[in-house]
Amino acid sequence: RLEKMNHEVQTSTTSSYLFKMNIQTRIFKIIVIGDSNVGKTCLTFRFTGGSFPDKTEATIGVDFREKAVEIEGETIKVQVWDTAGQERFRKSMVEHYYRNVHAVVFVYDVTKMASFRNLQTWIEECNGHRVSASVPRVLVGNKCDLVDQIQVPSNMALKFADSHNMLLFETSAKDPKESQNVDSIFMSLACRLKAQKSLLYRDVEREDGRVRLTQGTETKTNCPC
Ligand SMILES: Nc1nc2c(ncn2[C@@H]2O[C@H](COP(=O)(O)OP(=O)(O)OP(=O)(O)O)[C@@H](O)[C@H]2O)c(=O)[nH]1
Ligand SMILES: [Mg+2]
Repeated sequence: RLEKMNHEVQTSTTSSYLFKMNIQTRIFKIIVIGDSNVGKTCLTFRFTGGSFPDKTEATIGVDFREKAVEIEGETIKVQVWDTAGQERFRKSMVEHYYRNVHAVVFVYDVTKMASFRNLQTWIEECNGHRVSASVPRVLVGNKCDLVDQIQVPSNMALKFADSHNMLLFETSAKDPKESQNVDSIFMSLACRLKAQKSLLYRDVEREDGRVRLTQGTETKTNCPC
């Protein structure tokens, strides 16, 4: 796609084309990882579709969902990779999950201690796939609406999150009152990524009458999140 755009720009002499290139949409790839049944599909659906799905089935391989968000006047495409928790449905896909990932969301179910204990394994898998330490990671405890079934105390989750340098979000994909909290999981990551560096070609320079694309590394600090 970039090659095609490059060609278009090279054959164009109008300044409007340059303007278009400068505002091309950047894409942030965020993967959602965790045990089967913790609510990864419901969380990603809540963020991208704005509602709780009536019915879900175990994810096979990966489902992609996208949402365009605006941060400081820039439209950014958040591409959410909703991965399968069941080993048999993820085996052949694992390499693809971690390739060029920009951020990782680890999910556990607050009503199921085993899903919290298994986080260590998910983190090890992530580290084993050469995901850089600079890739932001967050921890999400889901199903907080089931208040009388909670097994994972907040202070335990917070301690774990702190020890792995992650932010903790306790939320519910089901409870509509929590929808803003679900949005903030992905928005806070998008803000951090935008502030970190340009993740896609963004600067256009003219050189000898031709247009050259360069990868920017500019840092911004005035993020609203
Ligand atoms: N009460 C409650 N139930 C939820 C919540 N989120 C998901 N569920 C339910 O939990 C079950 C599993 O949800 P999914 O989103 O399919 O789980 P998953 O993590 O994607 O599972 P895999 O695709 O197998 O990895 C479904 O029956 C959902 O309705 C929540 O916040 N609260
Ligand atoms: Mg799923």
